[in-house]
Amino acid sequence: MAEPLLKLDGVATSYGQSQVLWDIDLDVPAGSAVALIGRNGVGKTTLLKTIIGAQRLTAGRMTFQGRDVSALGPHQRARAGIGFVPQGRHIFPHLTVRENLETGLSALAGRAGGAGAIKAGIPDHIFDLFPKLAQISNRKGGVLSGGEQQQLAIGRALAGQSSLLLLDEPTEGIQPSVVQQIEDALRRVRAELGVTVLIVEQYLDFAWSFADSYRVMQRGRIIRAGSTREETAAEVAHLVNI
Ligand SMILES: Nc1ncnc2c1ncn2[C@@H]1O[C@H](COP(=O)(O)OP(=O)(O)OP(=O)(O)O)[C@@H](O)[C@H]1O
Repeated sequence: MAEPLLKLDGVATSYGQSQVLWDIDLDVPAGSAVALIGRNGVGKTTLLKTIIGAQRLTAGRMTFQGRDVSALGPHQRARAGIGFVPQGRHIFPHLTVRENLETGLSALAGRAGGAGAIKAGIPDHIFDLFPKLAQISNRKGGVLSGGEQQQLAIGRALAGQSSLLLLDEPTEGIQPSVVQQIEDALRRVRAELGVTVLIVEQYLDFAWSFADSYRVMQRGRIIRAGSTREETAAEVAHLVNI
């Protein structure tokens, strides 16, 4: 079998003395979409932070594209192609939409062909995916709606030419009509850009509609994994709902 794009073996992490993740094994195959689900506080966000390098591994090993990246910091992992859309989106409020997107280009610095790509600016496919961003490119990030900010945060992560996109609760606080637009855009990100997606999502209908497989977290561990095509969300919901 082909090596997964992302692979975690026995990964743990702590906040100071307080251990939050234990013995995480996770394979994310290239081209797949994996949903990470679980109740509040079980460690989903911490797992994403560990993957992007914002949290140090205290045990285990992480490989990305077959290379051991366990010891690399966040900038190096971003440069390797790991893009992150944080919970709450973290748009720069005083920068315009265009300037926010340009900050995503920094992940290209130091990559082969990176200087040319930075000079070329924001790739057209980002505006093809999110036409709204082109219309509001001079507007300040702070005045955008939740849905516009989410599109901007995804566009910014894609500007760094990520091959893996991590999203932390992209549907949170977004109206249903916009959730559908985001799902459509993420489908195109997979199909047209070949980007692999790992998504933390509380909204199970969205997770099931979008992802191929799921992992359930409980108290800092992955306790169950399966296919969203072979099981229904209802069969798993008791592990996730409070
Ligand atoms: N910066 C931090 N310092 C110390 N403890 C933290 C920190 N961030 C999170 N925690 C703790 O780590 C545990 C896991 O939190 P985490 O945010 O990863 O969970 P989550 O599953 O993403 O929850 P939610 O759905 O509420 O975002 C919780 O007990 C939380 O209180």
